[in-house]
Amino acid sequence: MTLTPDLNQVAANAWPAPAKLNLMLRITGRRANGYHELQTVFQFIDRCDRLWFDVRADGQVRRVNEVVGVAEADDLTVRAALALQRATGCELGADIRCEKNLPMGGGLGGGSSDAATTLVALNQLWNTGLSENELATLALPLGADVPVFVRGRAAWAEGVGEELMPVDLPESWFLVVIPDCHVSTGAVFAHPQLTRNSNPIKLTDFLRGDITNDCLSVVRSEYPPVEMALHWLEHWGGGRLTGTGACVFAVFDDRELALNAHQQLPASWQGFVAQGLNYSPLLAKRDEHR
Ligand SMILES: C[C@](O)(CO)[C@H](O)COP(=O)(O)OP(=O)(O)OC[C@H]1O[C@@H](n2ccc(N)nc2=O)[C@H](O)[C@@H]1O
Ligand SMILES: Nc1ncnc2c1ncn2[C@@H]1O[C@H](COP(=O)(O)OP(=O)(O)OP(=O)(O)O)[C@@H](O)[C@H]1O
Repeated sequence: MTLTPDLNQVAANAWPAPAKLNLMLRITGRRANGYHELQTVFQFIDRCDRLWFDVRADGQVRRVNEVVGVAEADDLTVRAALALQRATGCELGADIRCEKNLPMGGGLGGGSSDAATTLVALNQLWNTGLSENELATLALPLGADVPVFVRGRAAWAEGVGEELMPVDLPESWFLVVIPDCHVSTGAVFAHPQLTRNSNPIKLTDFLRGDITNDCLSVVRSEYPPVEMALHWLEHWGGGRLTGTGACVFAVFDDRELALNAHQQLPASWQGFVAQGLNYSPLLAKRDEHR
């Protein structure tokens, strides 16, 4: 499709907020504050929300479009912008527009990614000059997944997801299936039957094929649409859960195979094909502004 010049301009001004997949997830303990110690592997995919920022001189931070189910004051983009203002004393504000392409409560980290893109974009547009480490520190209280999106590198993660070691993984193709339900991350972590005492593994164990997700058994028993999607993905080598779900995915060596599987998805189901990325597209956008 050829874009008109105006639409090209809109696209060029957009800041990407990619989704992530958790390629495995082990829960190895629980902290005194109730948060769980994890081991996980994050990889980005080329499916993104898009955000636009207009700097305001009056210091106000506003979300200028409707996001169904998310009040403006609760929106992670607004909360991220306010956190950056507070941390830096910046007197500028912003109008934020967010095009949501990623399902909410899907385990794809859309809200977290929107928050990270806001931190990185406004740090450039407001000239607040925070380092990547400072932005990652600001990111964690917004959500356990926000730091990896700020750093923009596929990673082996420990702690609650903030101890990140960059990794280079095959940039495979994925069919992501979006079951017709929302999974609450808090509810899964609070579930009495959740496995919380897995023994820690090493990156090499994951690379040799240990791809367990400890949330899987709770989520598949509590959410029948997730169980149905996993059952269907058995035709395609088996499905995995990302984060606490609800999305599940299968891995393919090339795009054609993934597209072929997508075509056979039952008509009433939703899903998409995407490629794994070791570098978030947010990094390239940030570097255009340096
Ligand atoms: C499951 C993952 O998506 C894996 O990447 C993340 O660990 C969850 O990250 P997130 O969606 O940013 O989650 P947060 O908004 O920080 O946490 C939501 C709720 O899940 C629980 N929670 C979350 C992360 C964690 N390591 N332990 C927890 O127990 C807490 O009750 C928390 O109140
Ligand atoms: N900009 C935003 N986009 C999406 N959700 C937002 C946003 N701001 C706040 N939220 C809230 O965050 C919740 C989680 O959204 P998100 O899309 O990150 O879930 P998720 O994909 O399950 O994430 P994770 O894998 O990190 O648990 C939503 O249900 C919503 O209430």
